[in-house]
Amino acid sequence: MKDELKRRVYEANMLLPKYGLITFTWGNVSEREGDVVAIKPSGVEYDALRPEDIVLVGMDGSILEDGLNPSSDLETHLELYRNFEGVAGITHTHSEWATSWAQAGMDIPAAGTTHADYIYGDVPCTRGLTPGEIRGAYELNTGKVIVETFAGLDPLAVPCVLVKNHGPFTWGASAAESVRNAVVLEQIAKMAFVGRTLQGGGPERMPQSLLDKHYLRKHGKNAYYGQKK
Ligand SMILES: O=C(CO)[C@@H](O)[C@H](O)COP(=O)(O)O
Repeated sequence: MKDELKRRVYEANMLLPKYGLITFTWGNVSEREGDVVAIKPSGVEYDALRPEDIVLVGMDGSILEDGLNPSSDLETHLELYRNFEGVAGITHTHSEWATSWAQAGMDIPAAGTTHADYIYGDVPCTRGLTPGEIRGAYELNTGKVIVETFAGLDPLAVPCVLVKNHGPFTWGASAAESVRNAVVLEQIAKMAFVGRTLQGGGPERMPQSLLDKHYLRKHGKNAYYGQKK
């Protein structure tokens, strides 16, 4: 079980450089299986990463095996696993376009069908962390601010967030799906920026009917439209 989980998480992490989502050791991917979370080790270059380097931790953050240290973002991943039912994979990157919107503290408007095929509504940006939250358990507080941002939103319908002054986190039913959502987020972040430039301030949001049609067609009639269950 653990070797298969480690291999899945290793392969998902290796998709980040493949899709150009990271530079150096930035970013990390994890996957939850029951009460065990497998996550990228901290500070390891992707071209040096091996499946056996993936770190196994409990949901309380305890390290389950001797080896490397888990990603410094572990507590953010764990807080999302604790609060977002149905999420079993999480990706964090510093991908250029999504991180630029996060640094600007701006939501990415749902402006086109590419967005609507994967994300039901705007991509929210969190508030900035307070000085106390920054001085304290920064990574845990980052997770708490993300959960706070999703009050009234269904994280299964909006599988991504921008953390202000930091960068994107995406999630899904597996590590691989969370990476796919990170690729989508980076693409729509770029297209939304270009659209805003072309429109001189836009992009305008797409019609709700078109957002419904595209999201519903891809996710089925039982899709929850951005509202908590
Ligand atoms: O967001 C950050 C640092 O700002 C981290 O995600 C690093 O980019 C990667 O840290 P490790 O996973 O290697 O600890």
